Amino acid sequence: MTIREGQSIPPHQDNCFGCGPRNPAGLHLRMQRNGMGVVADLVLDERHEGAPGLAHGGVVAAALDDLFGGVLVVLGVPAVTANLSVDYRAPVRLGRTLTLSATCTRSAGRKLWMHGTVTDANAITTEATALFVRVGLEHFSSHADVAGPPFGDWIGQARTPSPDGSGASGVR
Ligand SMILES: CCCCCCCCCC(=O)SCCNC(=O)CCNC(=O)[C@H](O)C(C)(C)COP(=O)(O)OP(=O)(O)OC[C@H]1O[C@@H](n2cnc3c(N)ncnc32)[C@H](O)[C@@H]1OP(=O)(O)O
Repeated sequence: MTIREGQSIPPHQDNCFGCGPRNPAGLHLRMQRNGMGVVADLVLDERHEGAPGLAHGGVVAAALDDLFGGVLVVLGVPAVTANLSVDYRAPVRLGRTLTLSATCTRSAGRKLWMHGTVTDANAITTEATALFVRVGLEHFSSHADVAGPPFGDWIGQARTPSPDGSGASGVR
C-alpha cells in the first residue's frame, strides 16, 4: 500500500482506540502523511479530562503512541511499541485544536526510534520518543483474525525486511 504525501492514513483497524472509526470510546484520530511521518489534529473534551479542564496524560500518550503506529503504515513496517517516553512540557487544554506529528528518526535491525509532538497554537505541550520493534504477522494473527480490511490491507502488504533487517525506506 503506497500512501502519498498529504493522503489519509487508513485506521490500523476499525476498532483501534486511537484511530478506529467504530470505537465509541476512541479518539478517532485521522492522520495524513507528512513526509515519512504523519500529522493529525485532535480536540480533546471532558471524556479525556484528568485535572479540571486539562487532558489526562495517559490519553495524550496514547494519542502519540497511535501516531507512531501511523508512521508504521507509511513505512510499511509491522512493529509494536516496546518503550514509550513522554515529556509533558505544558498542560494540554481541553477544547483546543491540537496538532500532533510523528516521524521515525532512525532504524536499525528490528528497531525503529520514533519522535512525536503535540502543539497548541505552535507551542509544544508534549514531546514523546518511542522504541518500536518489528514483529512478524503472527504477533497479531495469533490473537485475532487480521485478514480483513483495513488491518489486513496494509499489514498483508507490509514490506519484507531488507537483508540488513531494516526494511524501512528513508530511515536508518
Ligand atoms: C503494526 C500495527 C500496529 C497497530 C497498532 C498501533 C498502536 C500503537 C502501538 C501500540 O500500542 S503496540 C501495543 C503495545 N506494545 C506491546 O504490546 C508490545 C509487547 N511486547 C512485545 O510483544 C515484545 O516485548 C516485543 C515484540 C516488543 C519484543 O520482544 P521480542 O522477543 O520480539 O524481541 P527482544 O526482546 O529480543 O527485543 C528485540 C530488541 O529490542 C530491544 N528491546 C525490547 N524491548 C525493549 C524495551 N522495552 N526497551 C529497550 N529495548 C528493548 C531488545 O533489547 C533487543 O535489542 P537487540 O536486538 O539490540 O538485542
